[in-house]
Amino acid sequence: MQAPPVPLRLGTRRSTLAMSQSQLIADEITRRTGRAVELVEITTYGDTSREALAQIGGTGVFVNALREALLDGKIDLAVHSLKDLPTAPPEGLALAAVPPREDPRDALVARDGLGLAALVEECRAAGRPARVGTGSPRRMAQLAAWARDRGAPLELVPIRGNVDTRIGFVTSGELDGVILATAGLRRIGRHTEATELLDPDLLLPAPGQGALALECAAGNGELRARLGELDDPATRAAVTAERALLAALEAGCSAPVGALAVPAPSSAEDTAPDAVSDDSNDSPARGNVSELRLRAVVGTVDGGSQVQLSATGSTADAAALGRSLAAELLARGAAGLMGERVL
Ligand SMILES: NCc1[nH]cc(CCC(=O)O)c1CC(=O)O
Repeated sequence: MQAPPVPLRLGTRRSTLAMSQSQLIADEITRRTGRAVELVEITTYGDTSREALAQIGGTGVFVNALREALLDGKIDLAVHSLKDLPTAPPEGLALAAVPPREDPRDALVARDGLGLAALVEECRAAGRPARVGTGSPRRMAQLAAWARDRGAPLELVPIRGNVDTRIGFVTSGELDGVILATAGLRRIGRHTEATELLDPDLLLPAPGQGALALECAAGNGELRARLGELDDPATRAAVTAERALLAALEAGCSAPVGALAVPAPSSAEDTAPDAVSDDSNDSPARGNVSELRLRAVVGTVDGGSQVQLSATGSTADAAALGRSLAAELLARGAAGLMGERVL
């Protein structure tokens, strides 16, 4: 089909991260289709509010303005961080593509090149707790649980702000370290500043972390088809499982819920839900394309209690896998743990 000569309008937030990931996708669309793409800046409530994100309350504070611009026809497509997207499908819009996922892990950016364990031990020797910044209830819950388990002195300091601001707390010496998504660091070219990429056994990422979502008007069939070329079925299946779990827990993007789906190890024999085991084959390259292993955790922000489970299921019905693991978590008291979050 002949492409119209006008450039596609890609709506984006103004932050460095949003601009970087929008430009990456714009370049990819142009490379594949020859179609020019122009970035259109849209300001969102999440960009202007100085409130803690969790206090704004709703999910999707970053995405609503972009969605309105799509529905109003002011832009043709939007690129979102998938982990910021509410799980409810929006009226009139389509999730046209989920491109290949970046590294889903969280990263520690700490002073003096230190990893988490070394940082905590060094501070302990100095007779004080390590001060690590994160405003995410999910990260707080799991890091606090990790610290409790090993009797490690760790003080979690609630912070927010863009990547520059957050890394700035470490550079200034105000904090010993901060936690950020590795994917975000990579997309703005600052991944070399990470001092440890945290193993999902220690810190399960947010559902959808590291993945992008390309959204356009549901009625724009031609654009949907073109954008669909950027879709990665393996990533889409993984994030479908993670988000189905989040939806079934009735939790939002600021809830203390971690989840990660990866292709199941090829040797896996059992397909039934099981308790969490300590094998950690997270390499998609070695995985079985027909099965997914989904791990999830729900915990209190103080790290006092958490439920962590995993299950393996068919990639073809990733949503069912997410829903069944959510049911298992709820049966083990997950709802009560989420309700206890103190913000
Ligand atoms: N909560 C904000 C947000 N949304 C997406 C990313 C990073 C990129 C991604 O996960 O795809 C970040 C920053 C962070 O958590 O450090």
